[in-house]
Amino acid sequence: MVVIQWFPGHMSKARRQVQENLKHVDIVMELVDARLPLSSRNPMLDKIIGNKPRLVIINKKDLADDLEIQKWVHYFESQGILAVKINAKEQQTVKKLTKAAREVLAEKLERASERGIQNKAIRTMIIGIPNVGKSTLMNRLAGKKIAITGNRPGVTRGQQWLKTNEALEILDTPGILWPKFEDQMIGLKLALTGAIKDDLIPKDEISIFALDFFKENYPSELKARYKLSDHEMSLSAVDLIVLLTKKYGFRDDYDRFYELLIKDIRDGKLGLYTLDRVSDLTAVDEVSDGND
Ligand SMILES: Nc1nc2c(ncn2[C@@H]2O[C@H](COP(=O)(O)OP(=O)(O)OP(=O)(O)O)[C@@H](O)[C@H]2O)c(=O)[nH]1
Repeated sequence: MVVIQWFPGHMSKARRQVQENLKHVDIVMELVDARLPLSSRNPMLDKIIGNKPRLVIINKKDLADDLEIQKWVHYFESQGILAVKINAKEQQTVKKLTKAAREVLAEKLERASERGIQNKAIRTMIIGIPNVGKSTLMNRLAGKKIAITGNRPGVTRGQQWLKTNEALEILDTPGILWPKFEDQMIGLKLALTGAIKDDLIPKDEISIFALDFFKENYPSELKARYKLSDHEMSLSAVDLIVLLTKKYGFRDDYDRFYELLIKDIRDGKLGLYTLDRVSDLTAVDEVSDGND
């Protein structure tokens, strides 16, 4: 496994910007990937947002295993966090998120109306790791295409509010926090879904992980896609790679098979899947904090 760098300088800048913006919002929308509801979170977020109301949005549900996502919704619920699953490209997302944000803020909104304060629009900001769908969601919520720059280094400008057609306003600058992948398993999962750059983790390691994972969790999809016999299914991941590279006529060009396998999985050719499993939580548990 290669050593992956964690950029503390960028991270603390991102953190400062998120904290600054936090003052202006009623609720934070934390966007995670439905294939990685835990690994696509930044563990520092808890500390950054403190007790600010939060909604977890499990995005890309159309690519993930619904049964597993449901377990994650319950998991978040057990942590006192409301989580909703969405496909950021869908129209009904606007209604769904407005309703969920209202639910999280119900008590606060009730108190305001008791005091005769008119229900103002709920102000929110979207936070998530790169590629999790922040821009797609913001475009959907705003109902139009907008240029979103995020908190990348060097980008500073005044905030603007994007109005949805519902009672929700979104800060036009999403918070981008990097995933934390010092943990090998998290790195492999992020790499397999394409959440991190392709050259960060060797493709052979990603492929071995992927074959082992699908053999254990989605064997029939793997068997069907590569037309494997029962005997072939019992081979080790490395032996399967050798076999399939030959089967595809790639001779001993294993890289070609790695690319094919990874692309197949990203394109959903092995079906809908979720790499983080609630059942593994005792081992993973809450990813430890302490990075700054
Ligand atoms: N299938 C599917 N694809 C999605 C969904 N949401 C976003 N995407 C795709 O995911 C990719 C990344 O989406 P973006 O909206 O650019 O993600 P981002 O978080 O803004 O990414 P950065 O700008 O890198 O921070 C794009 O190819 C989107 O089309 C979804 O719900 N389902």
